[in-house]
Order: sequence, then structure tokens, then C-alpha cells
Amino acid sequence: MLETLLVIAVTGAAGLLAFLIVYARWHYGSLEKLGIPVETPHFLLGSNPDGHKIVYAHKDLERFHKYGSVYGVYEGRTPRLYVTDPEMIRRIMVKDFDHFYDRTVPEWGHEIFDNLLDFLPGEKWKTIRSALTPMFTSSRIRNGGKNFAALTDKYIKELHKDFKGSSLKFEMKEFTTPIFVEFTCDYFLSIKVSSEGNIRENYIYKMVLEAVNEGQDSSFAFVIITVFPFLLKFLPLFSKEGINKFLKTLDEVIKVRKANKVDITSGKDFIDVMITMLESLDSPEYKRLGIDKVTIQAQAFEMFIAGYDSILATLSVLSYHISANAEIQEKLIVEVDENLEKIKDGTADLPYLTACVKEAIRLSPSFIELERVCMKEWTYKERDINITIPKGMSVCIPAWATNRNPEIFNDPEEFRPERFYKGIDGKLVTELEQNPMSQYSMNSFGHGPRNCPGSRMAIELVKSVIARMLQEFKFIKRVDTVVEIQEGIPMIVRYKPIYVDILKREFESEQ
Ligand code: HEM
Repeated sequence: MLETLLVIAVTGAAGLLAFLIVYARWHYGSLEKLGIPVETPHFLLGSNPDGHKIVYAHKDLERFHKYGSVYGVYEGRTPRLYVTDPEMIRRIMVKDFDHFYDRTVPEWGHEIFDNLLDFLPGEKWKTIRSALTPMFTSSRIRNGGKNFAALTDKYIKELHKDFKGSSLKFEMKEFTTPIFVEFTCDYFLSIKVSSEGNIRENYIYKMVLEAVNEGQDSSFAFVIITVFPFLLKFLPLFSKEGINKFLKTLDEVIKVRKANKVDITSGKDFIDVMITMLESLDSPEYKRLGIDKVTIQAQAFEMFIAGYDSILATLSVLSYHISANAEIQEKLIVEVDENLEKIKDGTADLPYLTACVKEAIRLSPSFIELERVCMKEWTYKERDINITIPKGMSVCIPAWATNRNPEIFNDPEEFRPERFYKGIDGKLVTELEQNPMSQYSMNSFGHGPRNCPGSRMAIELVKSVIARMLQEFKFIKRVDTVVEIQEGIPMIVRYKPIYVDILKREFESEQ
């Protein structure tokens, strides 16, 4: 009897093991069939078996140099086609968008995450995306920049208290995280967090940092999840309690807004947009597409998720570039000093600062890999590329690598804002504008109907912080200043703390 049980147990275990191996390797071979170079996968763990230790951005660049225009990588069990050829990128993201309109949906295990705009499918995505457009009008963007600058002022006042002498060791992300959270709460969602004391103790602040997995070291568990994606939902990535409390607060804000119609001269804010969407819940269109209250609430959450890493990483890396390039900093200071009044009322264009922000975003695209799923078989035959992508295959644009394409960008690793500088009156034709394909090598905000809707807003927010800081401080590179990316984080780039010194400009002549 015992023997029989043992035989059953061993056979069962062997069967399960065999099943798991077959499951993990199920798609192996599918990329090779396309006739492209493929990063050889590990027996079970795909092409990045050491994914918890590698810097994905650097890996992408290495593979771009090794394989060129099109190549394959197994992300665990998932075959991914990587495309760096600018014309093929244009076709996928813009011209033949009808073949590539969705992204892969991870099994988050939380309905709010499942309903983020990034992951909504087809028509449902289109409807929600178009409902959100009033938030990104020019006047909303200008006002956003103005509010961000005002908040920066408030935090700069606090910062002054930390100075013992004329300079201070400074970390941009640490400084701007509270500004970003307070701004997103207040400007998008009309939730006042500052009145509740230290924002770092606020539950929304904590919820956001938890949801973006801030401060968590990457672990081998993430490699296992690429092989068995259904395990993602079992990871304790966020506190359901925090999210539920946030959704309740949002309900309250909506109730108050409905009761007190406010006149928003700068255009609809997110709460108005939500109310309009909520009023459509019973419409045949929303019912047919399965748009419910959670779909709408998720977009409020999206405002934190979409901007958190991107804005904060751009600001951090820009503090480094400015500190490391004295001439560029001088030019910026002149531009800022000439526009003090306009900066205050949010009407300054600051073209050189804009070029610096764009160049920082080229060198440091926060979303290092853009993704689309091929929705119906698609063939591309141009020059030396001849490929048919099967339905269902994930297609990736490795932005960190394409943005350093040496055929488009001379000295690609150099921080050179002139690539984007159109002169004070905006009349200069930049080196990049002379090359029509360069825009599809600059993939920081994506392209086509599913590009980043927040790109113009993001540039304004970053500009508003830098402009305000340069009015009072200079950024100085320290001997121990380093720019290092955290290992083991796929899809996005997150930096280890980047320390620079800030020097009060009033003491500049004494140095
Ligand atoms: C420097 C800052 C930012 C960068 C570099 C950035 C970059 C991107 C990229 C690369 C995508 C994917 C585009 C594609 O697949 O073609 C994206 C999507 C998105 N971004 Fe941004 N983003 C930034 C800031 C923001 C901000 C501030 C918001 C909103 C307040 C925002 C909202 C979104 C949304 C909602 C999507 C999903 C779009 C869709 O699927 O239709 N982003 N962003």
C-alpha cells in the first residue's frame, strides 16, 4: 500500500515537473522560425536567466550593436521580436497601427492595475483614451507647469533650512518625489494632501511608492515570473487596503464636486472627466465595451503610475547633466534670468531648457522598451529585412538603444541639447529635423495613436522645476557623483541616487 502511494506520488511529481518544463519551453523555436538572429535561451529561463542582476537598458544596447535591425529575445517563456529599424518602427507604430494596437497584459491580480490605460484592449482603450484628452490641452499643460513651479517654490523654501553653508549635498529624486505626489493629488484629483502635515507620512504617498515597487530590491522571483507569468498575482506588490482607501477618497471628492459645480477656466480637470465618464456608465457603448466604475477609477491611478518614474528619472538625470556641463548650465542660467517674470506666470517658452529636457529624455527614456502585440499577421519587406510576424507575437522597440543609433545621432552618448535647439525664435532647423527618420529613432514618448498623451505636460513639469531651481542654485558635480541604473528592473529605467551639490547663486562669487 505504502509502495503504491509512493509510486503514485513519484509519478505525479514527475508528471508535474514534465508539464512545467513543457510549459516553460512551449514557445521556444518560434523566433528562430522567423529567420532572425535570436539570443539563445537558457534551458528553462529564457534569454535573460540572470534578469534579476542585469541592467536591461545596457543589455538592449549591447544586443542592438550585436544584432542590428531585428532580433529575437525570449523574455522567460514569451518570444519577443525586437525592432530598431526606424522605417519598420514607423510602420508598426503609425502606418499599420491597425495591426499593432494592443500591449501584453500582465496578470496583475488587481482590477485597478488590469484597467490602466496602458493595458486596455482595442475599442475599450480607444474610448477611454479619447475621454481623457481634455486633460492635456495647451491651457491645462501651461497651468500644470505653473502649479508645479509654485509647489517647487514651497519645497525650495524648506530646502533652504537644510543648508549649513553655501552648498548642500542634494538628490533630485528625493527632493521632487513629494512635489510630484502633491501635484498629482492636487492638480489632477483635487485631493489636498499637504494640509495633512508631512506628506511622506500620507497614506497616498505611501500607496504610490508601494505600487511602483520603490525601494524593493529585484529578486530572482521576477525571473521565475517571466517563465510562469500567472504567478505575478501572488506577489505582494501593493496594499489593497491603501488602494481601497484612495478610491474612497476619490468618491468623496467626486461627491463634493458634483454638489458644488466649479468654474474651471483652464479647462476640465480629471474629476470633471471622471464625472462625465461615470454619467455614461449606462450607455450602450460603455456596456458593450465592459467599461465600468473600476475602468474609470483606474485612470486616476494611472496619473501616478505614468508620471512617477518618468518625471523623477528625467529630473534626476538632468540634474547630473547640468552639473557636469558648466557651459550648458551658464546658457541655461542666462535664459532663466532673462525670463523671470514669464516663468512666474507660466508663459515662458525657454527654448534652450526645452532642448536640454528633450536631450535628457533621449539619453534616458524612462520606458526603455515600448511594446505592441501583433493583432493580425503582418509582413514587412524593405531593403535587407524580410519578415512575417505571426498574430499574437509581442513586438518591442528598445528605446534606450534606438535613441543611441549612431547612424542618426553623432556621438550618441554625448549630452548635446543643440540636437533639439531651434533657437530663441524657433527658426533654426536642427540636425535631427534634417533627417526625416530621426524621429523614429527617438522613441522616448512612443509614436502613433498609442503614444504618450502626457509628453507635453511632462516636458513642462520638468522645465518648471529646473527653471525655479536655477534661479537660486547652481548644480555642481561632486567627486562621488555617479549615474548608475538599478539592476533587475525590466521595461523602465530607475536610477540609484544621483547626488550633486547645489550652491546658492548668491554665494557664487566667493567660490
Ligand atoms: C518624462 C516623462 C514621460 C515619459 C518619458 C513618458 C513616456 C511614455 C511612453 C514611452 C509611453 C508608451 C508610448 C508607446 O507605447 O507608444 C507612455 C504611455 C503613456 N503615458 Fe507617458 N511618459 C511620461 C510622462 C507622462 C505623464 C506625466 C503622463 C500623465 C500625466 C503620462 C501618461 C501616459 C499614459 C496614460 C500612457 C498610456 C497611453 C496609451 O496606452 O494610450 N506620461 N508614456
